[in-house]
Amino acid sequence: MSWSKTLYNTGRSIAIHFHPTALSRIARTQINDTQSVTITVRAGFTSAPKRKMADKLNSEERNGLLQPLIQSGWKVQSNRDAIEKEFKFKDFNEAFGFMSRVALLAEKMDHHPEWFNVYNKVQVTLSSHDVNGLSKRDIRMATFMEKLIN
Ligand SMILES: C[C@H](O)[C@H](O)[C@H]1CNC2=NC(N)=NC(=O)C2=N1
Repeated sequence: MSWSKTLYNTGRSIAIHFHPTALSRIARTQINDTQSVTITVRAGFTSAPKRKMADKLNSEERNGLLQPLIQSGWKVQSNRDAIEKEFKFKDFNEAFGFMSRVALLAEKMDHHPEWFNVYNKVQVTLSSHDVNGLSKRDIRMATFMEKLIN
């Protein structure tokens, strides 16, 4: 029986309890006064999902995924596993509009660019600090920036 079936078929109150240690979530469905069902879902709520070293681009991904960005003017830094590009806009308003849109994605991804803005220019460096190098998150963010300006 799926969750939603359980919820809709009973038409009774449903309580979801979070265990204090947040190790498990217990949903208790009161079907009637004499019958109850307890479902335990183990979903590892103890901490935010950990990003692994495996997240770092391997050489295959590096060749494939970086290629289109290099074509668009991104450069791999010589002293660091990071990519950079300078964006130039008509004026500050355009530059800041771009930064605002990127900022919304950055918050959603919990992945933030290093950047520097003067008037109509935005210098961007992308790298994943937790893996000390480039990850797919940087590819996604750079690709999003390209979509915004194109
Ligand atoms: C605590 C928080 O999840 C981390 O500090 C996030 C925030 N933004 C981030 N941004 C980038 N570029 N790399 C990270 O490793 C990173 N980690």
